[in-house]
Amino acid sequence: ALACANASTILWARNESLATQLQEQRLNSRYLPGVSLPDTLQATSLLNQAMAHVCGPEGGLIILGVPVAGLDETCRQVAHYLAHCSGPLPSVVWTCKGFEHDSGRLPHEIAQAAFSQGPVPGLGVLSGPSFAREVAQGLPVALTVASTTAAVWHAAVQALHGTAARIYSTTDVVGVEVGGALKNIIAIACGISDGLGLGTNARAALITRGLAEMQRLGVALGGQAETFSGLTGLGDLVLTATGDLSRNRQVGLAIGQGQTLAAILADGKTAEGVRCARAALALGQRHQIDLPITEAICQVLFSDMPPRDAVAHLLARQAKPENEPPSGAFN
Ligand SMILES: NC(=O)c1ccc[n+]([C@@H]2O[C@H](COP(=O)([O-])OP(=O)(O)OC[C@H]3O[C@@H](n4cnc5c(N)ncnc54)[C@H](O)[C@@H]3O)[C@@H](O)[C@H]2O)c1
Ligand SMILES: O=P(O)(O)OC[C@H](O)CO
Repeated sequence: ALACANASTILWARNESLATQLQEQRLNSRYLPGVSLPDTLQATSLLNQAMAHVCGPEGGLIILGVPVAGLDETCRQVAHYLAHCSGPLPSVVWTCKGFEHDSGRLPHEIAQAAFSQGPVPGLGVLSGPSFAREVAQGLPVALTVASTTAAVWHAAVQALHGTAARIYSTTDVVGVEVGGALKNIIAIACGISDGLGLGTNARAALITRGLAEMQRLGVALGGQAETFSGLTGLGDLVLTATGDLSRNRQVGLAIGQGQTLAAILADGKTAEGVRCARAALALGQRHQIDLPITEAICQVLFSDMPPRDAVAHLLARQAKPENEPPSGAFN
């Protein structure tokens, strides 16, 4: 999308043969089959070459499009080259959505730690409802960049805003990141529900109560309540829970149709909701936040609970007011 908008763009792929295919054939057969890439896009497997592109006198924007599991390592590699930048430091944003599976860290906590030893660039997260395939096709998309550094908003808006993309900004990094992490888990739940044939009422209930779950956890972790009704909360939740391009929804659909998790994940596709559901539940327990849908998903994914038992368990929970009581976080 950047290269189509005539921004000078270089894509770093760690896999050399993929970088060669991108550069020479203008194709990405593994990740975006059928999409023809613009001639203006450069590609390389050499990070020093990509970093030279954004370390010149004009600075630039680095978008880290790796899963949460690769963010720490990727930030540390980038940090190494930033130390040799001759121009202004480029801004760094990431697209990943999830919690680190063992520590429960949010992406901004991973990035801050990884960049703490050298020059610290402006950091932020780019999130919102955005299937990569549709973005690559040039279809309209609205995203939010969250950062406490205004230079990061400006860099993201300058590079991405206009033509097909509309870019909003916020300082609520935690709210944006928790929305991105939780929507993947709820999308698995909606996929399971649809795979079981439980109907559109059930799906709407899961989306709505999933949003309540997301907001409870997000506010407890320091996010702002209103962020969860925005693009990176409700917007991305609706997309991922209902759009069949979602890999998280696809995992749920396959489980609902009787496949095992091991068989579903054998294709190697990234489904961040699977990777971070246990970390989300642990965070909820640590902050005394009730996450019943996340808990049900963990039972189905990791404890062999039959999906229909999980549904029965959710329905049998004690009746309660729909909205949070003002004082109690735990209900
Ligand atoms: N694909 C989408 O539609 C989309 C849209 C918005 C946000 N996201 C989020 O962005 C993140 C990346 O998603 P994706 O679909 O591009 O993932 P992906 O699994 O397709 O991987 C993207 C790239 O990261 C590389 N990578 C994977 N693990 C790595 C590691 N440990 N170190 C370095 N590189 C690594 C892969 O080789 C690949 O080139 C995820 O958290 C996802 O939730 C994805
Ligand atoms: O394919 P998914 O489920 O990882 O979703 C992709 C994006 O996060 C949608 O905004």
